[in-house]
Amino acid sequence: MQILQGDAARHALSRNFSEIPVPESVLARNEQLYGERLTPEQVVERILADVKVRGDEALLDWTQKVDGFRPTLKVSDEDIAAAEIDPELHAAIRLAIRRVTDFYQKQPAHGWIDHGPGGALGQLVRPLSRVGVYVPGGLAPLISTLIHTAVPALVAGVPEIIVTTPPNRDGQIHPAIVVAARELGISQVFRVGGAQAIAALAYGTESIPRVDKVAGPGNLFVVIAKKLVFGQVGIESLPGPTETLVIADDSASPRYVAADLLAQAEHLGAEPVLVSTSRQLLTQVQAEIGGQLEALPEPNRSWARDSIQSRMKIVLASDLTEALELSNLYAPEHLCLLTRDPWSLLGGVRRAGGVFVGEASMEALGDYVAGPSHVMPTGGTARFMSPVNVRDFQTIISIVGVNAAELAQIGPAATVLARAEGLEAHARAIESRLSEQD
Ligand SMILES: NC(=O)c1ccc[n+]([C@@H]2O[C@H](COP(=O)([O-])OP(=O)(O)OC[C@H]3O[C@@H](n4cnc5c(N)ncnc54)[C@H](O)[C@@H]3O)[C@@H](O)[C@H]2O)c1
Ligand SMILES: N[C@H](CO)Cc1c[nH]c[nH+]1
Ligand SMILES: [Zn+2]
Repeated sequence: MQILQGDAARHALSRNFSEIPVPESVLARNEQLYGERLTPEQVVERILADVKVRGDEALLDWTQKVDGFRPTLKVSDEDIAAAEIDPELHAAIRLAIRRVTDFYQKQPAHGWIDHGPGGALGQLVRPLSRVGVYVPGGLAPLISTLIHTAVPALVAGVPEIIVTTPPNRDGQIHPAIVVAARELGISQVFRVGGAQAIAALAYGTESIPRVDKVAGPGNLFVVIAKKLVFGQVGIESLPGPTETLVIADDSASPRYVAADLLAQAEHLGAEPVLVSTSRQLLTQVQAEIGGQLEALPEPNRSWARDSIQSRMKIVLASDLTEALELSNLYAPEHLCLLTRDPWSLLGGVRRAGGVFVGEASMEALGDYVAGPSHVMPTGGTARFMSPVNVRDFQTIISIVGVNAAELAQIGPAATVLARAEGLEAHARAIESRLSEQD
């Protein structure tokens, strides 16, 4: 694989925000499904328009066309109550819920009201009323993603959460997703995925209630649908196909670096990036990836191979300062620091969804039980977006409660600004109270 350096590396790691790259395999599948090479955006526009008008019928038709079956949309209360899984998996789900909850309970998320001599000013914080959580399930049933999206919403105080996730080939949702929902106290779970699920949450259908905000990651169809429904509903961010940038120096273990890159490469459409100050390490990691890839079972091997062959980037940096500069330019979802002194690099990190510091903090651990939500901004959106967190599920209401004495002090300046804007009624509204005080 080509080793990039300097300007070539900078160019390869710069993002083009005007268009989301569409893999050839997606266009080929669209040709099969729709008889023409529609872009995902064209497909999503059709789906959104159809679900808006035809509701549940459109959900079922699109699921039939894309996923190959017509599911019963709602998981019944009986099915939620009866879902059973292996006790070890059940315990792991409980541990993940506990650790993610503990993490978000530490996030400052309260309002404030400052009562001073001039009256009161402040910010009220209120939870959203109803939130939709999308749980990806096209290739892998992402049980953990339900936990990592719903827990911050629950900590924020959201009283109603609606979950949608694509069912598997039998038209069923993985029982562990149902058990996780039950553990979280969520009773509304729907068997529908892709853009049609996002449309249902945004517009509402006969079965699926319209929500205030849609959260959760997904493939290109999900990401584009969230982008297009924004405004009709809120969205937390645009977490799409995952990406991991590893910064490694000559002290790093090639085995660990390869393992961390492959762990994320096995997500569909993932982009693995390795930046190292050691040419020798780059060579060793490539050899390791080859060996570890062959040892993976199918279909994971094919998914990972596609990410490695189609999107992996390998960069030789002159020093760790340049490595960080390239990482900040790329703004990765995950930044993994596998260097001699990883904590010393933290001060130079400007843009990333999450930073994984040192050998024991591999990103795969963060996917499950470390604590912070694994739902993080991708595609370079870490420049302006954050991982899912409590604030995503709250609104802030500003409070103005100044008293008459304060009004007398600051009112005249407001009338000056109002008249400078040509807004006479504004100025008179203020003056009407000022004159009463004379
Ligand atoms: N950034 C994050 O925080 C984060 C977290 C978890 C997962 N992810 C990403 O989520 C993604 C999950 O993808 P997935 O595909 O496995 O599951 P998914 O649930 O996101 O998408 C599957 C659905 O996409 C729709 N779809 C697929 N092909 C289509 C087509 N040609 N036309 C119309 N609709 C189509 C179908 O309805 C299908 O049910 C991965 O890329 C993974 O990296 C990201
Ligand atoms: N690494 C993915 C994107 O952050 C999330 C995930 C869920 N399950 C396993 N991994
Ligand atoms: Zn993962």
